[in-house]
Amino acid sequence: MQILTPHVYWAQRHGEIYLRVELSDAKNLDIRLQENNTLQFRAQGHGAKGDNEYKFNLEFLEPVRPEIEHKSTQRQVDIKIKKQEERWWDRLTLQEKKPLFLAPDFDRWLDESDAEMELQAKEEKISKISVESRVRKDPYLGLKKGYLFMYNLVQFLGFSWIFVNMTVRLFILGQDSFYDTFHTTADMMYFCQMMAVLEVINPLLGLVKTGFFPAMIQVTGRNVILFVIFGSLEEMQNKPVVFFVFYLWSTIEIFRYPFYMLACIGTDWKLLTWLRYSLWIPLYPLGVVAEAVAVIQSLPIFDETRLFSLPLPAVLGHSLSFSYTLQLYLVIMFLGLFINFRHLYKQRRRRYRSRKRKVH
Ligand SMILES: CCCCCCCCCCCCC/C=C/C(=O)SCCNC(=O)CCNC(=O)[C@H](O)C(C)(C)COP(=O)(O)OP(=O)(O)OC[C@H]1O[C@@H](n2cnc3c(N)ncnc32)[C@H](O)[C@@H]1OP(=O)(O)O
Repeated sequence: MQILTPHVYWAQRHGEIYLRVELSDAKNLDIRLQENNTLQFRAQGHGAKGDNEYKFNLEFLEPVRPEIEHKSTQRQVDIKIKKQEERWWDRLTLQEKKPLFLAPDFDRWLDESDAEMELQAKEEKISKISVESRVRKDPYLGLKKGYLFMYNLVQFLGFSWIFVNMTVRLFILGQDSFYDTFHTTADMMYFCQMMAVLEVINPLLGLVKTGFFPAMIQVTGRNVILFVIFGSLEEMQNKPVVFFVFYLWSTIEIFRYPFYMLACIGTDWKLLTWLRYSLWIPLYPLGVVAEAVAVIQSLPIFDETRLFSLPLPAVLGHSLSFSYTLQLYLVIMFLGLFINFRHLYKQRRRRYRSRKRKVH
């Protein structure tokens, strides 16, 4: 009996190799992995050259696992081999020149990005099932969602009121509106920012997946500006910087809270999601710069009024001005900006995982 080579078709996924050997009614199959990472195939069957013994060897590009699954049908032999490491191969064999008997299996063929998408879809399906099973177990889920929805709604209404009020006043009064932003909107801002303390408590109670520290930095950072700089210094209250700080805060929040509201009812509006995960890129640095300006403007006022100054023993002088604490705070502010910027960048990437298409 002559020994011949069958036609072999191949395709891959990140973790597996699929081979289809064109051999019908194959018998006496001998498929094994040799020590040099070479698959040895030998069988009798009906191939391109009729009934014969067919064999081939394939030395793989990268290590594969020794367990080989195979199934012989009336039409073909299907072989599945697991890769040692889950990664995309540039080709099947170690030798660069493709053996003549080997060709892509276009029924199974996917390029890397399509295979990634397939993998991701599988992972998403699994995580959805696990979330659903967890969800079913939580008897207070409705209550939690209801509370979060109401919280987000109240914040949305509060910040919308501030935003609309400031915008209308800006259109009617122009730059003059800058000077009394505080007197017209501070009460609502106090209310919203006091409520925002719940954003630090919510992750602690496990109600949302937000990190505790980013929320803490955000809420503390804003409340220092609102209550300590603007709230306690009347001299600051009619400065234009109040306008910029309040406008930047409210611009992001009129998108962030409705995004959360939709998340509570399991809905996603693409444009809103994009705005939630993109607007912070210009707004956050601008917000921190506006806050830094407010802090810097307040330094001479604290020096003059001695408000919150720390009494010192007579030998060390009269008292330590609060402006020193604020100068230290200025440094912490930019550190806080860095931490939250990184956090928001990660959240954005999590949402929009980029997939590079590679050509083979
Ligand atoms: C230790 C303290 C030190 C203090 C030091 C202070 C230093 C201060 C320096 C910094 C100063 C900052 C001052 C602020 C300035 C400004 O705000 S400028 C204007 C622009 N600002 C922004 O863009 C920031 C807006 N804020 C935020 O985005 C958040 O507050 C955040 C905490 C910074 C990040 O949000 P996070 O919740 O982590 O991300 P998300 O992806 O949105 O949410 C994660 C998941 O959780 C769900 N979720 C979160 N909250 C809710 C909610 N209220 N209701 C329902 N669901 C919620 C959300 O849906 C996500 O779920 P999944 O989609 O399923 O993942």
